[in-house]
Amino acid sequence: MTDTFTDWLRARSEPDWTATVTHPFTEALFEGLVPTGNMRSYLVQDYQFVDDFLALLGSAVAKADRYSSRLVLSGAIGVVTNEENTYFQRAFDALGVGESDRVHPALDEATLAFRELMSDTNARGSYPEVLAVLTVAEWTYLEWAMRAPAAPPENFVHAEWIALHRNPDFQRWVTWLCGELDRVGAELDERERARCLRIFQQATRCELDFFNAHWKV
Ligand SMILES: Cc1ncc(C[n+]2csc(CCO)c2C)c(N)n1
Repeated sequence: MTDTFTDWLRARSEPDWTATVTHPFTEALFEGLVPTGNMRSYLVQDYQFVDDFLALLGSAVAKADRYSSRLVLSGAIGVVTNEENTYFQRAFDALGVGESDRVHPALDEATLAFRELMSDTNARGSYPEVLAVLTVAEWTYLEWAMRAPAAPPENFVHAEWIALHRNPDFQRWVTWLCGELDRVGAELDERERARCLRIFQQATRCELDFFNAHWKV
């Protein structure tokens, strides 16, 4: 087998993987055509998702098997807490999102399911399992964003959400994550690999459900 571990995980997560990275929500985003209500509910829920994601990154820092990995993972925490946070605040201002929806919105089912997967993996998962969830979250986002046409939509809420996920720094981070999961994946026995696959598939399903939840046509 010449495939890497991550290629194998991704291939075994079809058809959900392709359905996620080609989702109609993303196609509409490219044209600036996501209706305001959908964009608002998506970003309000996603802000809560990012909170859980940050906790999972912290878990990866704690569980990593080497200092050089902890350094890269800590760098990613800095990106989420700085650049992403200012985007959300500016987008919430533009979309008229009130204080309570920024701080403690009612979570919808797809957000809760993702939260449960992340907190279970945080509490009980191994380093490779934590990486599997992080990798799905970041790799799917890189893949849909790379499909965007060169010309950005006019509205900054749409344009910056694409730009956050299709820039060289983000690409390098995703390449590192995949390489890291390949590295630690090579040490796993068959049972551990199967557990990683199950988590990778669950996370991919969560990504698809998350887009679906905000794309009711
Ligand atoms: C449902 C959902 N899945 C994945 C991401 C991607 N993502 C999560 S945190 C973060 C910043 C870390 O570099 C990025 C890009 C998202 N926003 N929402």
